[in-house]
Amino acid sequence: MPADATRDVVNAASLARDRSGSILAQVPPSLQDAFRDYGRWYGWSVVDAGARVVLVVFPLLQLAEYLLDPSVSRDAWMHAAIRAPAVLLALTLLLVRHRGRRQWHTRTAGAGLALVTVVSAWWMVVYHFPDGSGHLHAASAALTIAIVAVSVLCAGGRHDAAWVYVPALLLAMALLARSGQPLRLLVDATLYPVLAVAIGMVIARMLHDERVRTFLSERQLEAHALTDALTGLDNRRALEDALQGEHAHAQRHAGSYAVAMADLDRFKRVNDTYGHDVGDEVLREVARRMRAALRADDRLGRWGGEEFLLLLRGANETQAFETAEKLREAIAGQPIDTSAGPLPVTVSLGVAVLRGETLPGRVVTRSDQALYAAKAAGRNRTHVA
Ligand SMILES: Nc1nc2c(ncn2[C@@H]2O[C@H](COP(=O)(O)OP(=O)(O)OP(=O)(O)O)[C@@H](O)[C@H]2O)c(=O)[nH]1
Repeated sequence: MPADATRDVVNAASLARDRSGSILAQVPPSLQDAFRDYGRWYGWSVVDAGARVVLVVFPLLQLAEYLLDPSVSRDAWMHAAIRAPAVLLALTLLLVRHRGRRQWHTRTAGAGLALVTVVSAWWMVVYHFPDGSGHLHAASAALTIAIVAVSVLCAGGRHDAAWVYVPALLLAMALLARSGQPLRLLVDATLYPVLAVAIGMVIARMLHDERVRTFLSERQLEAHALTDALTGLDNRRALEDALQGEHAHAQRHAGSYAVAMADLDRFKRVNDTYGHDVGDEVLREVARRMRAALRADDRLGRWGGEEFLLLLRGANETQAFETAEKLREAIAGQPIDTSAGPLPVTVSLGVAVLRGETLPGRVVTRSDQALYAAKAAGRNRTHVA
């Protein structure tokens, strides 16, 4: 995860706790692409659940009707015809998903499933309205509509739901009104499906909030696992991952990269004289100054203790040396303000550029050797391996 996205995750979570006591249902801009991907995956799993419900409920209703009245009447055929499109679409969606064809658009899948389900549910109500049993079918349709409402809302949101449910409702009401039955029966037949959509919307809203919360807390755990708690920079694990990535990239593209290892000079004295807390203040300020001196895409992290590692994509020796010197000057140029007063602090740096090594660890070892040469030569300087 890029450093600014990491900060956004941590900030979003703490901000949310400050304001509402729970994680804010809002995703920071730097994470919105990742959230959209996550949403597509999540939407698919809800559409999958909706499809399973249709696949179980509709055939079961058909079977129950047959068991109650085994004479295969015109109604039975009509019911089968009304339910078939939803069952076929649900089956197709499940097959597509289980064959791993994820390229199906989640919103289209959700809206398509909701549309065929809601049309068949209303069709059943309209079909039976004249014989006075429309309200019974409306009640059984309501359950399916509620569950599929959840899937369309999770996959596409309120906008898609309005396009699926409102025209179907208006058309069904117009057809029911034309039948000339009393208003009481009209209300009876439409009440449950309308309530079902309302319930579906509430459940979908809860699932949406839950999705944001889960996404943010997963990113937060990831961010914590890769961030140094004291300085807020990348930790060693994040740096090792970045080094592996950079090394692979350089090998694929016949490119290069440079590593600079920076180590505070005589830092033990700061700890011994002023205490560990003042030492920590120094480390934090050193990290802040170094980060501020670098470009956004330069990678800087805490390698361990009082050692920092800088990773520069595509840099040659001269460029890496100049950047390392910029860091050294940013520290040595001005004493660091601490609770024990201003302390002069310096760093030594060792620079190494990729020289055909097969492992990134070897480049780091050479930068370490250059660092020890800089220390041996008197500290507060940069050496190139
Ligand atoms: N305050 C603080 N000190 C740390 C931390 N991690 C490592 N140190 C200290 O860093 C110091 C490193 O000391 P040394 O390795 O002897 O090196 P140095 O005193 O900086 O001397 P040279 O590297 O030779 O210039 C030790 O005192 C460690 O305790 C930390 O997180 N906080």
